[in-house]
Amino acid sequence: MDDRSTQPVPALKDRSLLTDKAYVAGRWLGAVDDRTITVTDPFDGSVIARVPDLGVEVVRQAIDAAALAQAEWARRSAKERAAVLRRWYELIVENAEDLAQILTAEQGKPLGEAKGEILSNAAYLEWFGEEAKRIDGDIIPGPNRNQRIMVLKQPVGVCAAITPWNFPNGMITRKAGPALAAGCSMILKPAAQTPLSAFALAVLAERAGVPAGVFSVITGEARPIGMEFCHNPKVAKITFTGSTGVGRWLMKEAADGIKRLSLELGGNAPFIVFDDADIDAAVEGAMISKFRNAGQTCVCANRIYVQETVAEAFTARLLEKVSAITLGRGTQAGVSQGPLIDDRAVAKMEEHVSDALAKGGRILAGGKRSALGGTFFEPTVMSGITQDMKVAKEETFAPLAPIITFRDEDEVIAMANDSEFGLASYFYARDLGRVWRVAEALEAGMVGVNTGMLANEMAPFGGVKQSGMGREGSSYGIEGFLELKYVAVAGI
Ligand SMILES: NC(=O)C1=CN([C@@H]2O[C@H](COP(=O)(O)OP(=O)(O)OC[C@H]3O[C@@H](n4cnc5c(N)ncnc54)[C@H](O)[C@@H]3O)[C@@H](O)[C@H]2O)C=CC1
Ligand SMILES: O=C(O)[C@H](O)CS(=O)(=O)O
Repeated sequence: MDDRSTQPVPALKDRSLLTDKAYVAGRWLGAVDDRTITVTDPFDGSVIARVPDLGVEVVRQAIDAAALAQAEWARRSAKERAAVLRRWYELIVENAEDLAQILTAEQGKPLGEAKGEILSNAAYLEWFGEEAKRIDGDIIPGPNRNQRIMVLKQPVGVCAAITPWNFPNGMITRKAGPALAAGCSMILKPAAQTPLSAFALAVLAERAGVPAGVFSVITGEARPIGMEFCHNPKVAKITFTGSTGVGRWLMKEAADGIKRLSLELGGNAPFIVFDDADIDAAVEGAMISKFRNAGQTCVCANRIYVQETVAEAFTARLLEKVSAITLGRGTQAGVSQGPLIDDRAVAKMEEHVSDALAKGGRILAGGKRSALGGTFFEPTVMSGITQDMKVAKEETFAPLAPIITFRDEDEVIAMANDSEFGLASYFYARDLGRVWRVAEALEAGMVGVNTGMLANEMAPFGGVKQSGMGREGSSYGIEGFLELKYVAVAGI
């Protein structure tokens, strides 16, 4: 059952969370000269808000305020910073229902997924608040009896964050957590498609006691803001989640000032099912990894490799699960797939399907736009996929499950690693030797063994090759917001 019933902008318990104002240095800013950016509901293209299209002058004001506020914020004790982050976390959890309604209204994902994103990523605030108290240095024996070596860890300073539309809430707390825990301040530019979630988080940050200037949210044209982030000498670090193309542009522009960079970029995850896998578990993992957020995640299974001897059984069970996916508005009960974010996303999906068909691929399920219209696309499974097809070379970022069969380990490792990307990878197997061999051989920052879900606040999330640099989550995740200072103490 696919549902196209219409619904007004959600009724919230706390209407003050839904604001169309940017948050700059503790002040709520409306549009200037009526310059705005329109926010639409991807379900039907209806306008849900107009947010300020702020110019570079305001960005500079936010950066100046962030620099001033950061000095005082860093002087606070780790326990004080931890308490504020903990409170922000608690407020997000208390308001998760409303935050999910706002998120689904602007991004389209089912409410359950929205709430899951919010809660699982709020945990980064809790986790890094605790990590603030563990930012230890070192005392190292000196080169002679009269000297000692000290190593201090200090915050890098003002951080600029740029986040994508596919996780409009989670990608923000995942960055703000370690940054503020380390004693940094942050100016955030959210995606133009999904700013309301960012504003709502700022409302709660203010309530939690995050000082004015420590966390600002600005909306406006991406490139000029990006240029200001990259060239303003007060910005010490840029943390970005989004496409590899934009990540590459940021690296080039930030090179002039030798900015610190954390980049979570595109992926092309292989998902491998070996003949000794638990097939039911592999199907469950493929459903999560492929179809979460309508396939619009950087860690989605982009290529599904199945060993020849189990291909028929795996494919049959996958098709059963895919047939149960229900498309519709994310706020409707029972809906498990929302619309794609925009027409560009639909066009890329159609391009990958048609290219695969032209090169010998076969459609087993879906394969066309949904009867719901708009940017809805049927969840699609294809077989007969080969490495030369676009779907194997490029990130689809849509609900397309391409099945490629293989004979043995060596063949599938070579195919899996044949990509410039290296973010997530997955495989299902139960032989201990195979688990070690394949986990070590895959060229990826993350390997899911018998699981299709990787992200949590305790794990180092990130990629290799052209999928980025740095890690988010785990105790590794705070290092990118700290600088080491070596202090040589002599005359002892
Ligand atoms: N690694 C990851 O976690 C993610 C990767 N992606 C990748 O991004 C692509 C689609 O997502 P999009 O949001 O369209 O990616 P995108 O890279 O175009 O946009 C991401 C963010 O960067 C901003 N941006 C774009 N150009 C900019 C510039 N010149 N200066 C400053 N900011 C700029 C956008 O406004 C948005 O806030 C997909 O190919 C996907 O692979 C998207 C989301 C997450
Ligand atoms: O940006 C993304 O796609 C997310 O990082 C995916 S996850 O971390 O929520 O799995």
